[in-house]
Amino acid sequence: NQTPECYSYEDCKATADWLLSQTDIRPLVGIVCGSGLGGLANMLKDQVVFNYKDIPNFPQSTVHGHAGRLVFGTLKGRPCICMQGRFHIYEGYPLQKGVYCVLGGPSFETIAECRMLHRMGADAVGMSTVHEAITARHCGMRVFALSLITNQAVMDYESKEKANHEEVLQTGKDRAMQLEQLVSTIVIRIEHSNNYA
Ligand SMILES: O=P(O)(O)O[C@H]1O[C@H](CO)[C@@H](O)[C@H]1O
Ligand SMILES: Nc1nc2[nH]cnc2c(=O)[nH]1
Repeated sequence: NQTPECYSYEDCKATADWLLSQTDIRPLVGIVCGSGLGGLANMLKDQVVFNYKDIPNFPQSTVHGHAGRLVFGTLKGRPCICMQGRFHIYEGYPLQKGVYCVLGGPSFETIAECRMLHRMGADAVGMSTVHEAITARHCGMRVFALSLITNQAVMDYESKEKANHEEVLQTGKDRAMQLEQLVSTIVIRIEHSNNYA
């Protein structure tokens, strides 16, 4: 069995760009259909269907009863996308999540600290965000936190790399447009869902 890969941002973008080029449908809602529930996708009208195996950088369904198809279409007139088949950790797929660990800063972690945090289950380390989230929750706000991963933690004593603020600023610059797009889209959707609450 081939071990499923972790997909990079560039891989996911290539997948998204490919899908966007294959259909004009721009889904408002995404539905992940589990065992026995793939029939929901058959309710979609004006379907555009892709087998997972034909989508670049896409995992494959291995579970009995999961068709392994991505179905675009409309449900009650609203553009939707259904995954006929999902992916599980038990299939060997890594969780697409990360544990963000916060330290006080302002210094970056030593190699020993990075190794320790990694062993403890941390995937990313920062010196902000958590404090803000805790304070905001304390004030009763709903919180959506977003962190740009700007640099690789240095784990190897032989490495010549060192975490540094210049790299952090450069990655921030490189991703600024995407972040601006993402955050403004999220803001629009928050207003939209509040209007309909
Ligand atoms: O400045 P922010 O956006 O918090 O981002 C990060 O950049 C600095 C480290 O390079 C730290 O301040 C860290 O929190
Ligand atoms: N603690 C910590 N915060 C960061 N913020 C941006 N990069 C880093 C990093 O490598 N470590």
